[in-house]
Amino acid sequence: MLALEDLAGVSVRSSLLLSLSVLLLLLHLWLQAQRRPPGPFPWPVVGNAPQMGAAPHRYFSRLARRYGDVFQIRLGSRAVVVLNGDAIRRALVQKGADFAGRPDFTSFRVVSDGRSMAFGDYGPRWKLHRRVAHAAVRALSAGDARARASFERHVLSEVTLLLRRFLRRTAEETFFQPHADCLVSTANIMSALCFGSRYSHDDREFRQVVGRNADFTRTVGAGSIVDVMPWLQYFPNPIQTLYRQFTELNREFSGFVRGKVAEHRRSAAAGVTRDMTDALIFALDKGLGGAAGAFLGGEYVSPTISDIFGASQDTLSTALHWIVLILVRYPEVQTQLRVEVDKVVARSRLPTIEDQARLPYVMAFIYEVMRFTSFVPITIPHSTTSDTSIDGYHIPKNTVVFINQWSNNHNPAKWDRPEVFNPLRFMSQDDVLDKDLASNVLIFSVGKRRCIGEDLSKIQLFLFTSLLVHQCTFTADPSQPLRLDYEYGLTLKPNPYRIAVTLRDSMDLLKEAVEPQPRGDGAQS
Ligand code: HEM
Repeated sequence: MLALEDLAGVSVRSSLLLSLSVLLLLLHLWLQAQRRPPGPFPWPVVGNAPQMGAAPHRYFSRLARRYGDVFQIRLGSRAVVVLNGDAIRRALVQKGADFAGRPDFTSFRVVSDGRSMAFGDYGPRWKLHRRVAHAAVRALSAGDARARASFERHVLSEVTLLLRRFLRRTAEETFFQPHADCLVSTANIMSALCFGSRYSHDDREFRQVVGRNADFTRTVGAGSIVDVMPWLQYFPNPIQTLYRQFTELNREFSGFVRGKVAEHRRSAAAGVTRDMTDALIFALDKGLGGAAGAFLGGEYVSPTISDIFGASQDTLSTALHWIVLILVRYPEVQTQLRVEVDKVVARSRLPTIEDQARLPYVMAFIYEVMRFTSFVPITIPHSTTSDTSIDGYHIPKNTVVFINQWSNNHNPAKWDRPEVFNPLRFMSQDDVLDKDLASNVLIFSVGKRRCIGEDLSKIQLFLFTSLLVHQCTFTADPSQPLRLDYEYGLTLKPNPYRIAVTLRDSMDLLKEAVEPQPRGDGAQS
């Protein structure tokens, strides 16, 4: 039997043990909450910026192999969490709202004087803004059969002009660089959808406005130095010059768009929606309310159309530029595309949107171009909207988050020999497009910030590819080795290359389909 004092001793020991266990549990929970993602040693002042080099997405993928899919670096004064591989979907889909913010970067506030939806922070007004922008894009492109038919006509007109230009340049120069023509061509399609007008390829103002988009994406891409070392703006240095150019090109672009919106307000007729600008004027000029007191008025028309026009140009022209490069770099793939298109589309007609389901290899080619090049390697930077966690790591509110799409598209655990260009990886044995595998390609992002132009882009790239291989043949300049290297920014742009273009039959089908009548300089309705 236990003596009284023994009993007292046991109970003191038990309470001590219990208190200790509670303390340890609390300590464990606290440590868990403080558990930050691992990462490389940051240098004073600059952090890890110098290590990123010319291809940050590749540097991040190397770090992911060492530290795992979630790691942290320091860029100047900011801690940046980088998400790779499958952690991207776990964060952006499963904890969508927590990771849907945008950082308070200086450059982001410059875009549309802080009224941009694409660069604006998450919240009730952003949700309303995104809904309005998405509705306008859908209504004027892929929303219903009428919108699709009108969109298809715009693409057809531009492919015709582009091909004419390619043929003329081949006749004059034998081999030429297609970059500027791809840019004007894709910008013209979006200009037709946004403003109801197209431009001659020689129009200087238009070439200047769309040409400077590349400078824009250089500054807002992940790893832009001015945003993480804001003090660089205050004394003369190359970053300050870049930042001044950035503000200047934003002013120029906003001026161009505001001019278009003003013209539309003057000529708008009630009940007639000519283009996306009209759709936005009708939706916003009378004021639009949303949840939690959110409100958008007419002053948001120009920023919204700027988001749509701006986000589409650089991405779609870069996609087309890569497609042409890959057609000449892999001539056997170009032949295979032609074989499939010829089997389905007779020489007496042109490919249409309806042919898409019967041209799985064309779609497999487009998915492989997107996967292989991953030409938007890292999305627009995100930030956390509240204290949150991912894979057991604590991430405080307002942390900058980079989404490395490239790491997903080049993950050897997911893709067989990811560094090899092979559209057949998306084809099942019975020659059908493997849609499940295609949905693993990450280029339009996922979750709340997923691109609103995805459907439009896929249709446009399908039409460009099938029309071009149906109508002409691309060859590379044999005097210059074809490389697949690029310049880094929000989009990866192929370095210059030269091609020749020859017609397979005649331009008759295209001419009959559109009969475009380009004027000299200036907009054409
Ligand atoms: C191949 C073409 C395109 C690609 C690869 C692409 C890719 C992307 C990516 C990666 C983002 C950032 C998502 C994020 O931050 O997580 C984005 C955002 C956006 N894209 Fe696209 N895009 C393309 C074409 C377009 C087009 C044609 C439009 C307009 C019709 C468009 C409009 C936008 C807008 C407005 C945003 C901002 C969305 C937001 O912040 O909520 N994009 N896009």
